[in-house]
Amino acid sequence: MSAEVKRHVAIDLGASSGRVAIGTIQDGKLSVNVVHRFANGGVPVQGRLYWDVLGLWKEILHGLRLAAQHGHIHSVGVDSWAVDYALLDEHDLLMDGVHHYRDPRTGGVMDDCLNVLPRSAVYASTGIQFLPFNTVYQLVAHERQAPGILNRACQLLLVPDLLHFWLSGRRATERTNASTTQLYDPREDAWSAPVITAFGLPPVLFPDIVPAGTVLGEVTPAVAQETGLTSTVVVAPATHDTASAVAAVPAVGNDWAYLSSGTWSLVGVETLSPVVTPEALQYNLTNEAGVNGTTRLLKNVMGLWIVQECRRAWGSPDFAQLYADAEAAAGGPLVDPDDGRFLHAGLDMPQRIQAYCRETGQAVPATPAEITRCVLESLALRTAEVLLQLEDVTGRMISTLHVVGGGSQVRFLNQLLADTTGRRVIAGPVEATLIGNLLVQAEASGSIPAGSLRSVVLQSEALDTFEPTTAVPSQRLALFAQLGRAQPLHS
Ligand SMILES: C[C@H](O)[C@H](O)[C@@H](O)C(=O)CO
Repeated sequence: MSAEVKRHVAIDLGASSGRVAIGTIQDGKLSVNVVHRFANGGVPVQGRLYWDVLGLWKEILHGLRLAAQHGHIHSVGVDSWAVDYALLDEHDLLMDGVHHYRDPRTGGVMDDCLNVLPRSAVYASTGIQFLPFNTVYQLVAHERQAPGILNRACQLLLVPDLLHFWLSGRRATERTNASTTQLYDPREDAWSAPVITAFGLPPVLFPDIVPAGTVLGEVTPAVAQETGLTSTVVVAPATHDTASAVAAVPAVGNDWAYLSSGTWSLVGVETLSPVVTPEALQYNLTNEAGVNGTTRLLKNVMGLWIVQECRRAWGSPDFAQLYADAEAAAGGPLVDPDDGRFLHAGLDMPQRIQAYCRETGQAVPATPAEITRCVLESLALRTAEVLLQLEDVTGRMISTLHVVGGGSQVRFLNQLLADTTGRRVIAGPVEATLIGNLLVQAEASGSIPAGSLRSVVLQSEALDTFEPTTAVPSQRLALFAQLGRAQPLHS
């Protein structure tokens, strides 16, 4: 490799695993070398659910040590899931564990908050979908659990911001993730004073907001010593993993939507500005910040989490086999994947699906294959519904659905998506999050021309196309639309 080719390192933290990867650009193409993979997941303690941030930090240091052995690393940046945060005291010490957004502590909190400041006012200020685990409701829950903690805290840092602080010593919140908190006003590009005031949150907690691509500073001497990195800068990528994934969608034109498919199914389009209209509120669509001033107008659909949790209950059979068996199984029963009962962790996930089918008068899927098929068909139908909502609020016609992320490897789901939505599905890249993270760093460091992220992805990645073959009967769409939505996670 020639001396001037820069090495960038992406630290990509997902809900069930993390990766450290080196990216380099040569002849307009990105090469990715994953140097370290590790497991992640919730840690249950006394009825609460936490993330093991210290364990993640240890894995990150190990990954950086391995990366440093490949030669000089120009930059490093972290992305992760959204909404979760750490509180730091006046000595920069962690004041509590980092709670997992699936921690049941937020039960009922969102409804209480919306009695104080109505939905319409929260939405007008933030444009963010109502999800019970948004940072704002987690903070109110935290204060209820540990009265006074918010006033004792000096700083709130979202998970990637905490890791950037430990890497560089700089405290800041990167905008794409800040937007997911429901505490950020996209039109002002600032924390939302009305929301912060209404819920009694101390404004001093919230750090400066910086855009993706900001150079935060060099790695600290302690990190340099621990890892062998020298003169490496920490660059904030799009720290919300979904924003990184969307940045790497290999799309051209304007008639496409994306599905970032993994633990969550994030279904959306990219817009030039937030769409904060009564219709968007009615559909509970969210306006999260994207890279380079774009907006990610999308909806969270529960995603493959439901299958992951069932698989845990079934003793972790091979995923590929489970999906192959699902393809061969009889389909039929459907669930609303966004029913609130599917949000929380639990080894009774298969029984929750069966109970849903029983309650709605459908056949009850019995085997792992039948249950998995039920979830995949339901996810495809929910995706179809959301695409119609997106077309409705934007006035756009969506002819192509780009499926990126780990879930894009599930060929059976890709075909179901094509058939159910009636749209062409283009699958890949699988590593969209890592790629988006690396390309934002590359853009900030001058390794690629500004605004060329998607063309680099198109040059670098092989994609798979799935055309709609068997149209899904309209009765099936109607049946899905009529399913009981007794406990919606969001409406
Ligand atoms: C809570 C989820 O993490 C979040 O809404 C989703 O956007 C995500 O980050 C998936 O990784």
